[in-house]
Amino acid sequence: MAFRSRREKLRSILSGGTCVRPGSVYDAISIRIAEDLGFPLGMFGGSVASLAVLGDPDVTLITLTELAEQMRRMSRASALPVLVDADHGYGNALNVRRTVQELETAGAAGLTIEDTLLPAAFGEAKTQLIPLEEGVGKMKAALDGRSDPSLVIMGRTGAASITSIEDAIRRAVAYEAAGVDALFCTGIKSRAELAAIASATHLPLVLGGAPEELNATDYLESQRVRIALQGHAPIAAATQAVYEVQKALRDGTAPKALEGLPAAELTSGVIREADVRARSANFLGLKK
Ligand SMILES: O=C([O-])CC(=O)C(=O)O
Ligand SMILES: [Mg+2]
Repeated sequence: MAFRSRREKLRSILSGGTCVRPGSVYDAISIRIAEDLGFPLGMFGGSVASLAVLGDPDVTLITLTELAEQMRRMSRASALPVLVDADHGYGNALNVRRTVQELETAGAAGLTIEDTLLPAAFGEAKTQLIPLEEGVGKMKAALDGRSDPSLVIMGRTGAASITSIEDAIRRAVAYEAAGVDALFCTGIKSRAELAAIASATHLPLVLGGAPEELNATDYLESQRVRIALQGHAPIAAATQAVYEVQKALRDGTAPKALEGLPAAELTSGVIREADVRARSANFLGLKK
């Protein structure tokens, strides 16, 4: 299978002894830049998917089809392994199974399924969780939906900051027992909380946003954290760059006088110009 080596790279990160920081990717350009800079892994967050595809905040308006299509575009553009935030799996456990099938064929190296109640319930300002039993059903359905056994399925819970650390541990233990490949925890607030989850479980851990005291890579490694996210600054920086250039043009700056444009080599690398030239020579009878 064409995507297997990407999945095996993610598996070797999870089974290794180091903690990696993935590049935040959301489209064909951002994944190629992350790959060229040497990131070992891309993280495709639900928030950046919503932003890149819809221009919307992270409120679960994006559809599975849109998410999978964006993943497919990235898989075509780059061989960088990508971990996809598949939110709640776009419905109940049966939808979760379908979500896994779609993201597998779209080339994801791994995906996370979380136990958050999504979309948000009527009249509820605070994030809620689905019952643990329903979460376990979703993890089992996710595993059942995979046809390439190398696809990585992660169970994710944000219980630490929604209910309690004890609930987060119960959920992590139950998802581990259901057979997921790794546990993705968000909302962990301290070293004590991380140590409690690490000692109650055996699987590799992945951390979402974490406070200052959880930044030291060697400490994270000692607690089996193999992937630690570092937010989604690239799409924020891209928004600022587009704003600056459009504003300058609107204000009358001549296109040649614009600041902040990429050097020719950067663009030529992103568009894989050398490859396209070689193909044009081989297939279109053009000069290299
Ligand atoms: O997965 C991540 O990077 C964090 C998250 O939930 C999102 O950005 O939607
Ligand atoms: Mg998300």
